[in-house]
Amino acid sequence: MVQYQPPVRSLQPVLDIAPWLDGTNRQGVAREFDRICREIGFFYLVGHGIDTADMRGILHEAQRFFALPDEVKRSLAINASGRGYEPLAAQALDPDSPPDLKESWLCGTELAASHPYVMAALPNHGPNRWPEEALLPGFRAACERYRAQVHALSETLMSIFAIAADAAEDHFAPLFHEPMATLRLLHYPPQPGRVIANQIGCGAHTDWGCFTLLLQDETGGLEVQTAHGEWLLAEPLPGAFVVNLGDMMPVWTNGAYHSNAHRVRNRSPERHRYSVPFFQDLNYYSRIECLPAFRTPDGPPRFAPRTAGEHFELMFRKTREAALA
Ligand SMILES: O=C(O)CCC(=O)C(=O)O
Ligand SMILES: [Fe+2]
Repeated sequence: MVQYQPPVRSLQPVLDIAPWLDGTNRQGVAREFDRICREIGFFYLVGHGIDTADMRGILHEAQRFFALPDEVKRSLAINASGRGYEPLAAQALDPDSPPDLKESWLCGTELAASHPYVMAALPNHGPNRWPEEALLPGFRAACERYRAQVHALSETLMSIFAIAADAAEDHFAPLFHEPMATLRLLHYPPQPGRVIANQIGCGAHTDWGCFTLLLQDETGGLEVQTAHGEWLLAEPLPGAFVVNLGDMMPVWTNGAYHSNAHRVRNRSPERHRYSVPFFQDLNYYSRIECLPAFRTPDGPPRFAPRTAGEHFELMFRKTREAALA
């Protein structure tokens, strides 16, 4: 269990990818990306081309969703493929801490029941659990539109990473065929004064995939742990995403890039916090191992190769079982 102590310093790095998107300085963006990721696997992303109205729009959809009556939300309970609604305290992202004070709704690529991955009951593949259109008009369209935008942005980040790793820009594309990418809406109610010792909005954890593109509202409360163990506040920066690297990145880079632990505590006594992470992950069967550019001549890679699916299943089970314990 990580004992909660509020941080004193703030997260700093900002990556501006406008010179990548307009093609004026792709090498420069890749170099800056590499420099930041070797220091900390968390940064603010600006110049990303997604309209602030769309960013505000999806946070508004999150507010609308969580304002639905409890029985409606519970009727959309998370299914075997990991899609749908989870009430407060359904997950313990730090398995040694009390369950998280957040409610959440997850959706991913819509796959038909006849799809081979769904037939094989692979976790995180299958139909989504949308609320009735009449209950929340426009919600589904807004989520699908936003998911497509952040998905495209996550592909840009993979291309930047490929150039930073001395590979071809589309090097990773084959690993992302039918990816396990997931969009999550989150709601953290104001944290009551008295909760179980060390219970916070979202316990300390790392993310399990490649990149997470996180959109947070102005409430604040996200905290990031550096490789040296210090906790930093990742304060909301208007118009920016917070990007963090997931567990696949240290495997690819032999630990040169970090997958930092992070957590959330809504410290406001009256404000509700909403956030919308998009977890970019690979195809279930994609195998990850140390990239040639990051191999050291004097020893084996520090992390065992694994498939994205193996890692996802392990982490999914660990964090949900802990909440039931
Ligand atoms: O709500 C946030 O700011 C972060 C959420 C998060 O870290 C997660 O869902 O993995
Ligand atoms: Fe996370």
